[in-house]
Amino acid sequence: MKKIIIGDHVIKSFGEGDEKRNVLDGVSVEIHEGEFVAVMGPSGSGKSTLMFALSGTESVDGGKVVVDGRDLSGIGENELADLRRTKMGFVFQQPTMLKNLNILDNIILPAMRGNRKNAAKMTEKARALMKRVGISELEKRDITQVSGGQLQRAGICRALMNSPRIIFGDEPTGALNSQSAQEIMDLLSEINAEGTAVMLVTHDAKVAARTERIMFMRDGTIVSDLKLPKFGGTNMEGRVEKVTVKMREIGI
Ligand SMILES: Nc1ncnc2c1ncn2[C@@H]1O[C@H](COP(=O)(O)OP(=O)(O)OP(=O)(O)O)[C@@H](O)[C@H]1O
Repeated sequence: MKKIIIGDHVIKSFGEGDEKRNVLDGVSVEIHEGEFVAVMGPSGSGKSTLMFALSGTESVDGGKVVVDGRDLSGIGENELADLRRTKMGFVFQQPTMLKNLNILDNIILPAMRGNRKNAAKMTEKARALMKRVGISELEKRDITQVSGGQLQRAGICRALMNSPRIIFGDEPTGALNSQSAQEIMDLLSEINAEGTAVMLVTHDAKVAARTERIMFMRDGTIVSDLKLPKFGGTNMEGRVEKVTVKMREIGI
């Protein structure tokens, strides 16, 4: 299957002089089209930094990152912004949305990038996505007038506006109660089943167990790559057990 993201001996360091250390210490990883991946590891092991490096959010200090066949080293700022906008969607623990805009506009605006010409098309797309995730009735609401789960659904709509090839999620269920977290995972699984690759950073074994591949990080490297069959709605307990056994092995 085609590789949507390649990280080849990626190095990322922070700090200067004696304080300098590699937060990513030569990480090599390939994410394939339509894959559903989780990244786990102790706090500070480099999970978010890996996601930022693979998505071109952060530049790297060594090795290379290739997105959809395009090597990010030497790519111009505008091209990188276009690549990120058209190929990738981002979902965070707390969706960062603007307080002075309603939910619908918060979903539409980043995808428009100031181009008012396609506003009608974008509005139509946003409404279709909102309907799909069950928040149609919230379009005029302010972001302070919805629940955490509803806001995260809006965040997912926003991430899907340009039909990305991959969704990156940094703890997308981290701020939700278990029922809402479950619903968000159902939604991400559906999106993945339609062919969009999904890569999630998570501390939650139940979240990771919904995916088909769990990469475990420690000290800036991937120390284990656990494969699971695609989740078909059964044997959740067995899957969680496999993940927790590995977590114990790694010392998480
Ligand atoms: N911009 C930065 N400047 C300096 N150090 C940083 C920066 N970003 C991350 N780090 C450091 O890099 C290390 C890895 O951070 P990262 O956020 O990738 O870890 P993580 O595994 O996602 O952790 P957590 O599970 O706590 O979110 C940490 O020690 C962090 O302090």
